[in-house]
Amino acid sequence: MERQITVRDLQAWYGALHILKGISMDIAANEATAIIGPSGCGKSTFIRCLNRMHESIGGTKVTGDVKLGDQDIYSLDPVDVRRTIGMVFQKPNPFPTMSIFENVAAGLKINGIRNKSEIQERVEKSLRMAALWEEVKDRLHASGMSLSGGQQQRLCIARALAIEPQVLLMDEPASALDPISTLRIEELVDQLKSDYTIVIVTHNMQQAARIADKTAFFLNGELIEYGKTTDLFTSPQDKRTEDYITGRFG
Ligand SMILES: Nc1ncnc2c1ncn2[C@@H]1O[C@H](COP(=O)(O)OP(=O)(O)OP(=O)(O)O)[C@@H](O)[C@H]1O
Repeated sequence: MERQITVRDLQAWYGALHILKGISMDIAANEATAIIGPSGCGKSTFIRCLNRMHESIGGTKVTGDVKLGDQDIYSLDPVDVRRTIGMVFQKPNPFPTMSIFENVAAGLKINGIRNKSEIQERVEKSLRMAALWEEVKDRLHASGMSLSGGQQQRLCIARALAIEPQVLLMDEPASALDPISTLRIEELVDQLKSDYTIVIVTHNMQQAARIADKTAFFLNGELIEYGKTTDLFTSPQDKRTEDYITGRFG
């Protein structure tokens, strides 16, 4: 399956606020790509344009092209796009009234999967992929909210994986977590990238350096520099990238 993402001259607005000012980049399949940059530079807006979530807010506008393989995602049904391109948010957001099992099964039911044994199989598979199964297999019917923050985030990752997306967008998925839970999420990204295209927004440059194959540096809605993570951190080509990664601003 073709999972490369091609972005060309992507521009986005909130009302009159011009947030993304012409982003073009190719995001490779089976890699983790990090988006870094100072607060407010448009990182979240960018990944929200990759699965058409940006337009779900009133008063917003998007122009340019985003393709998954050779399909223009802006010509497809947005609901299908969000099914194929899943997202995990900064704050773990399990469905509060649902059990661990139901949280993962929820997306399957919405997608019309009713067969009980298939649901059970896919819930287990997703929890295993999210490295959570061993911790929850004996309490699948406990509330999702009874889990720790790090477990809740892995539950949200399992929920996203259950509907078998091709791409996983992660918006600062570990920023609300303790160091051990953060490490688990990072290990998970490393495992998942063999099966998915992963785009991860992070404030944490060490995290980008640890987990991303490629890194993109955004500033004021523009893509300043994009390349192999090791190159970007060891020999940045643009003075602004250098200033940012050496902590001179941001
Ligand atoms: N719902 C909204 N309505 C209006 N403006 C918004 C909205 N969400 C974000 N913005 C503005 O868009 C700009 C880009 O925000 P965005 O969240 O994409 O940045 P970011 O780089 O992800 O920032 P952070 O690292 O702080 O999360 C900011 O100036 C922000 O104030």
